[in-house]
Amino acid sequence: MSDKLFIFDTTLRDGEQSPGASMTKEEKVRIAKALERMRVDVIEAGFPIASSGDFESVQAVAREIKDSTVCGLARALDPDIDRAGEALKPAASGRIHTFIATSPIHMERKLRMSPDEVVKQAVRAVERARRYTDDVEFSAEDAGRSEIDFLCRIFEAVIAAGATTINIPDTVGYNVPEQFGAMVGRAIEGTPNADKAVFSVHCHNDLGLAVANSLSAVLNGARQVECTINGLGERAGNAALEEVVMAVRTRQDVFPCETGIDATQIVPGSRLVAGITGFSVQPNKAIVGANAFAHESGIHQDGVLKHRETYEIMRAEDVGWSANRMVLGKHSGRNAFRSRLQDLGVAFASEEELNAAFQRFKTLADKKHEIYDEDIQALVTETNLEHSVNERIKLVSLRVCSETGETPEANVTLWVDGEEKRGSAPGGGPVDAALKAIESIVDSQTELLLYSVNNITTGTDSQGEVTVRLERGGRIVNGQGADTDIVIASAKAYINALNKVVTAAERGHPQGPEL
Ligand SMILES: CC(=O)SCCNC(=O)CCNC(=O)[C@H](O)C(C)(C)COP(=O)(O)OP(=O)(O)OC[C@H]1O[C@@H](n2cnc3c(N)ncnc32)[C@H](O)[C@@H]1OP(=O)(O)O
Ligand SMILES: CC(C)C(=O)C(=O)O
Ligand SMILES: [Mg+2]
Repeated sequence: MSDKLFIFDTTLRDGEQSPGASMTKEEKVRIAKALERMRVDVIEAGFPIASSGDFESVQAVAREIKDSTVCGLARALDPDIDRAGEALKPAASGRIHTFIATSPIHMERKLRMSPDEVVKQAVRAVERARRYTDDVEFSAEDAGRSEIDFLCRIFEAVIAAGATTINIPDTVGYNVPEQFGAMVGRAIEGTPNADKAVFSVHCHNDLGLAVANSLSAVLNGARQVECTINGLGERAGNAALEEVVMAVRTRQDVFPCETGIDATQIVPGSRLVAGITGFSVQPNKAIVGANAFAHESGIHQDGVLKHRETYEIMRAEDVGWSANRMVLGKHSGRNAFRSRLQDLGVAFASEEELNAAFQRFKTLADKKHEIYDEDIQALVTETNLEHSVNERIKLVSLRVCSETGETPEANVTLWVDGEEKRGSAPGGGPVDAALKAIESIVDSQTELLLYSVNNITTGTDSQGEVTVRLERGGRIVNGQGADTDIVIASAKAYINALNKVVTAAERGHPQGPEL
């Protein structure tokens, strides 16, 4: 019988360490629920000592998630561990993940501790974590540049102290597959009582080798892989969950283990994470990129039509793309729409949310001949966003005049706290004019850090999906909007971000902040 390969998702912790990818508590809970539907074994929800927001997010995820283990990260320090233990109290199944660096460079230059002190502190941390839970993971940070004998020594000590998972991170993405796999194999062989723990890996993608290194480790005995949706994470990111899962599943002739992942939830999960973080997925990204199952060239199309496996090693439907070619358009009804959402693995919290999405679908169908899966996912994201933020500002109408040789001019009407307000402004281009017209009304005092437009599908009637990132008082929020008119999509994204800024500020001022 094949072994179980545990999937430990760290999108909400290491993924959030991507500059600009910070998420609100509500967004983290939504992603955690998607991960639970995907049947991820462990969800690392955050680093509770990092901030009260992170503590509350881990606590909220711990409260909501029943079928996956919820994990909190802690340095090998008593206050970190106590904070993680506290945040995880509501969890049906909670894990404390404690770590300390073991490479010479980190011990000498960063921690300024001797190897003996590091072992002592690691043991103390694991023992303390065991006061809160039987499920304790220990990570040797920068294991990829650590000495193997020292790793075996510290692993033996923390297993004796009660660690049940031993993680070997390639923290700086320095390793190459053959060498990393051999290292993991040697660590397992050289650690007394290694059979009392699950060995895990956590690979970074600095050389583009995170997935390859993780898979090589699996071939050498690792039975947990730490990864993130879309490969999000510190610097160049972590191993991509979707790639690890599908490699193991597709090459069962190579891997002696199986994951428990429901792969049909992968594409919806990927879309959700991309929408919330504003980190869009490149079209040629394996598994979840828009082109991952698309065939453009004639010889390939001919082959696929004759026999799909000539050019496809996986089925699009197996990872959550809709294989159903039933066209959705303006004549489609609620049942077809609901059924397509089910195929796409999209769940709504209420009938009201479904109806809101259906209304958006009908409006879009009036403008666009054919509605693709990506369009539906975009409008679902928009519906969810509307329900998750307090909408004090709403777009009523937008008119932009743009003519060769003339300065574009925008006129906008907004509802602000139930009152209709109008504004106008010139701009460097139509989008600039539209955003300035909005600002002429709200004067938000925010700074625009990022503006990006993504074509959701092909064709000139495609929807543009816009992400904007705003900063006010050190708080950074992302806003998204989609429309067949990219100026309107931009205004929607900007207003979505402004509502988040307001919602965030309201937490500090219950009467509502000035706009
Ligand atoms: C590889 C990784 O991904 S590790 C996780 C990285 N993630 C993060 O750092 C995000 C959250 N971090 C934070 O919010 C902050 O860094 C905090 C709250 C954890 C700590 O903040 P501060 O107390 O201000 O410390 P600061 O970040 O400046 O420095 C880190 C300190 O922790 C020490 N440290 C680092 N790792 C560990 C560890 N695993 N165990 C014990 N101490 C550690 C460092 O040596 C340094 O100690 P020093 O202040 O005595 O020099
Ligand atoms: C905290 C650890 C596991 C980490 O993120 C790393 O080493 O990259
Ligand atoms: Mg990491």
